[in-house]
Amino acid sequence: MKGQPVVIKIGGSVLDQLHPDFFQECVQLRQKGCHPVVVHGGGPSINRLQERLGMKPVFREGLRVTDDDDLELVEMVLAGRINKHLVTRLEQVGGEAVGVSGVDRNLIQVRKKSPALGWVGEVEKVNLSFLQVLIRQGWIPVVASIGVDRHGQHYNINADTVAGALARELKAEKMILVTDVPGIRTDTQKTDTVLSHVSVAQVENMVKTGAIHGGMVPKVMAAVSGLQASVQEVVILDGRSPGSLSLYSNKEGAGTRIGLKEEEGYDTVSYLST
Ligand SMILES: Nc1ncnc2c1ncn2[C@@H]1O[C@H](COP(=O)(O)OP(=O)(O)O)[C@@H](O)[C@H]1O
Ligand SMILES: CC(=O)N[C@@H](CCC(=O)OP(=O)(O)O)C(=O)O
Repeated sequence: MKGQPVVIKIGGSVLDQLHPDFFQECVQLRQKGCHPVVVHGGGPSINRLQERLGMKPVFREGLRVTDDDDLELVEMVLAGRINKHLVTRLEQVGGEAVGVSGVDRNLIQVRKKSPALGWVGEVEKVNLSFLQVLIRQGWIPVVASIGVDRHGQHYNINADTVAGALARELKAEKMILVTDVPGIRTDTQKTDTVLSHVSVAQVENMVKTGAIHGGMVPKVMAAVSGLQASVQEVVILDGRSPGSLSLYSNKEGAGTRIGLKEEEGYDTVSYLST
């Protein structure tokens, strides 16, 4: 396949606040010879719907405890409303987008992660050839983080985890995690302490000390698992900023880059304007 696949994960936190040029920049990656593969979350929208229906979102270690009723909402929100919204936004700027969930063509095959979490899946296998068919057509796959097991049961999967799994399978060199903060902060109480580069060892340490917590944990875990395979660089960046996607490749200040080796990581704190 000509051109490098680039996995771009759009977090639910930023979906309503994406910069107006974001989708155009996604499509422009195609013109630069890359193949964007979009994965999306939607945690806050699921929370809102649960609350409207009098249900209480429950999380364990950052993952939503998902019973039958929760799964129904998760699928409606992720594979329905949000997936189709993103397809429309890409189509409006000339991207030929195809929305799928991990259930379509058994794209993401899973097993149950743990009984305590209910219908939360752990990725076992990815139907790479299906994804490649879409990419070869020049289409932009937009993937909702729902998986399926061998018995046909559907599961909820963390979207960062799905992005990591697809990046590994596609042998992508780059994975971009788009969220609502400018990158990894050394101190989440302060807004001006964003790391420009960080190594795997450093992020692992920050998770241990609690400097990285909540929704940032699955992101850095997905980054580490991608980097241990083919991925050479993971960038966590702010989807609210102008030019976030087009700037990431060559500009300081466009988010936090996570690199595998110590020598590729720097402990410099850059005081980015936020
Ligand atoms: N060290 C950190 N640096 C930046 N953000 C952090 C850090 N630790 C925790 N966070 C939190 O992680 C959040 C991003 O995760 P999440 O809300 O799940 O986003 P998304 O929906 O984009 O996946 C940030 O808004 C922030 O509150
Ligand atoms: C198992 C699990 O927790 N799944 C997530 C899937 C959506 C997601 O990951 O959304 P964000 O990217 O906005 O966090 C959830 O139910 O919220």
